[in-house]
Amino acid sequence: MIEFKNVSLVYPNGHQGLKNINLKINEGEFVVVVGLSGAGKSTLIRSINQLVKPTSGELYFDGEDTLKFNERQLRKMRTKIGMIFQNYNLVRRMSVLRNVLSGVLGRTSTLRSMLGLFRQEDIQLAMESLRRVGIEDKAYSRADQLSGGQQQRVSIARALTQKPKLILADEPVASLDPPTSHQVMKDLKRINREDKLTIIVNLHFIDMAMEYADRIIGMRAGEIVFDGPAEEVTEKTFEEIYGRPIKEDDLLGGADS
Ligand SMILES: Nc1ncnc2c1ncn2[C@@H]1O[C@H](COP(=O)(O)OP(=O)(O)OP(=O)(O)O)[C@@H](O)[C@H]1O
Repeated sequence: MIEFKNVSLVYPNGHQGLKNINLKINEGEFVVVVGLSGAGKSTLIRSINQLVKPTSGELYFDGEDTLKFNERQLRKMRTKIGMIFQNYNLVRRMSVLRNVLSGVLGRTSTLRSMLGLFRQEDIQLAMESLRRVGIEDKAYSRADQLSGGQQQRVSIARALTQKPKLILADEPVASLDPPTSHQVMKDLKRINREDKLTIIVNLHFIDMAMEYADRIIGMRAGEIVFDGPAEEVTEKTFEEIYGRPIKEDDLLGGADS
């Protein structure tokens, strides 16, 4: 469903964020991207929905080269891609339900959304999405009254309400404590399994990557230096990806299984 062909990205200051990436991601995969800070994980993920735009190569989403898209085509593509950020990106003063309903904006007219007139079926879908991440009882709370883990679940519910073909999660657990991080990763994994939804997650803890990934992509200095099934990954693989021995800080800990 996604294919990078010789994709490079040079930032305006001349820094090369991606170097000649060749990568295929198939429908239904749960892929974890790992690498040291600055390795290019966010750049890789964000180039898929063009929050950052590659400067050369071809990048296919469902068979179309998205680097040739105009604004309208880009907007349409983004409605099919749910995005989860480290800092949740919720509208803090709005209710949880209203935040989740912003996931349907791609399918709702501007007037309806300005007036807050959502269709009954969309409200049901939003409530169902909240139920799937275990926080339907929070629907009418203000977003900023929730804990970090609950806010991240709201952002997962918002992504689900988009009815996406793909979810990109950029360091979704970096602000959470170990038990909550495991819960959020379990939610993502369950959704991947139940909906056969393709999910790509950036993580910097190697134990989390090994526990949840089907496939691990290792990045260093803008290049893919490892790509393989999680079962094949050992400490040595990580040492090669990181270019140094593994340290305790590279592990989140708190594995509950
Ligand atoms: N807008 C930008 N302009 C210039 N350089 C940038 C820009 N955004 C990122 N970079 C640089 O590109 C490199 C890759 O950044 P990226 O955020 O993709 O790394 P990362 O692996 O996700 O690391 P982290 O976990 O720290 O976010 C880094 O050296 C970063 O400083």
